[in-house]
Amino acid sequence: MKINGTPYRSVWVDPEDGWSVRLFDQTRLPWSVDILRLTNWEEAAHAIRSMQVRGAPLIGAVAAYGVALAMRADPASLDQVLPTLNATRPTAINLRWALDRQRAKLHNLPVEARAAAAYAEAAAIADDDAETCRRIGENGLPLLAEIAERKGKVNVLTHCNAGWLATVDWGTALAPIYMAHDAGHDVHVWVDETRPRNQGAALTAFELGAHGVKHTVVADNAGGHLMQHGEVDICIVGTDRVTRQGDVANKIGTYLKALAARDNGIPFWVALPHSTLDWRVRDGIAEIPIEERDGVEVTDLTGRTADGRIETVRVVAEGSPAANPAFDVTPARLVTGLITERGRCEASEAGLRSLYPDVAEQ
Ligand SMILES: CSC[C@H]1O[C@H](OP(=O)(O)O)[C@H](O)[C@@H]1O
Repeated sequence: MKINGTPYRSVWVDPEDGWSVRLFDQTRLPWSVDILRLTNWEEAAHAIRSMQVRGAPLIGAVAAYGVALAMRADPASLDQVLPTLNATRPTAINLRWALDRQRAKLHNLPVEARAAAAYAEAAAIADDDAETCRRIGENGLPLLAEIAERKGKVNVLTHCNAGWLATVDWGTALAPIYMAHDAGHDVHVWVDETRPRNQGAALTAFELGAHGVKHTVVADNAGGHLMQHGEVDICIVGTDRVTRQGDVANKIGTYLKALAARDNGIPFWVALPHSTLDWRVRDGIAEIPIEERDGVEVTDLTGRTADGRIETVRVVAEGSPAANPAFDVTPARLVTGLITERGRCEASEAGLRSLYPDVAEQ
């Protein structure tokens, strides 16, 4: 996608040296477009853990490049690096998926062949993700086009950031929105700010603004009211893990939006690539590990002052503790359907098997 007219992916190998890894520091967006240069796998692990890079497919791709950096430095370190990278964040299954691909590619290779193979596999993962997300856009587009053609415009509500900054390119939930906009449909997006990290207010709004898509940032708690008053035609969100029965782990607050959508008869769609499917898990609420992040992300808020300084302030009474579960699980019964690179299906094992017969048997 483009920033100031220049096309970018969200992660890439530096063309100057052919081995260091470049990516946007998403903790600095939207106030500053800072491009980081990773030179070792520990920096990749830190980038994921600190959420300099975030988004399920993107953290998988960055972890894959982290393995490549590790193999360049010490090709005998594979068994040490894989579990450490996998432990950087527990909920998004894409991390395990990408690291499993690197393990399968590398573990039987002679150590002298591992670096080149790891870079090639990381590039393949990145290319796969970009193309997969483009197809998700194509498969989600008809949902928006039908409403826009019937009503003259379409109002979409989305939660968190599932745009190109959460993937290698295009995004998942935002891909159909970009395609509908580019096709000339009158699209407007309600952007949940998405406390406490404000991925919506900071990242989704930044992306949509850069692409010229009409949008309005709203408090997380406004969504139900908008739905009650006919302001939302459809909800589309991303996900960090979908179970074999169609339960959906996503950013905290997603479940509440799904409840409000169901209560108001509004379609609630979830967009995902194959790398976000976890066939080993059936009951998402019981089995998906939910990341508990530091409470300081709730008590403190970072923003830009009137004179342009980036400052962090405390917004919670001194001495009050804060809890910070980073994800929740929306049961399949509240999901209208899944938008994937292979088409759309109901959020159920039968629906997923219809699109992924190969994955189901693994
Ligand atoms: C396209 S998946 C994006 C998914 O990941 C986000 O979580 P985080 O920002 O903490 O990495 C959020 O759950 C998004 O829906």
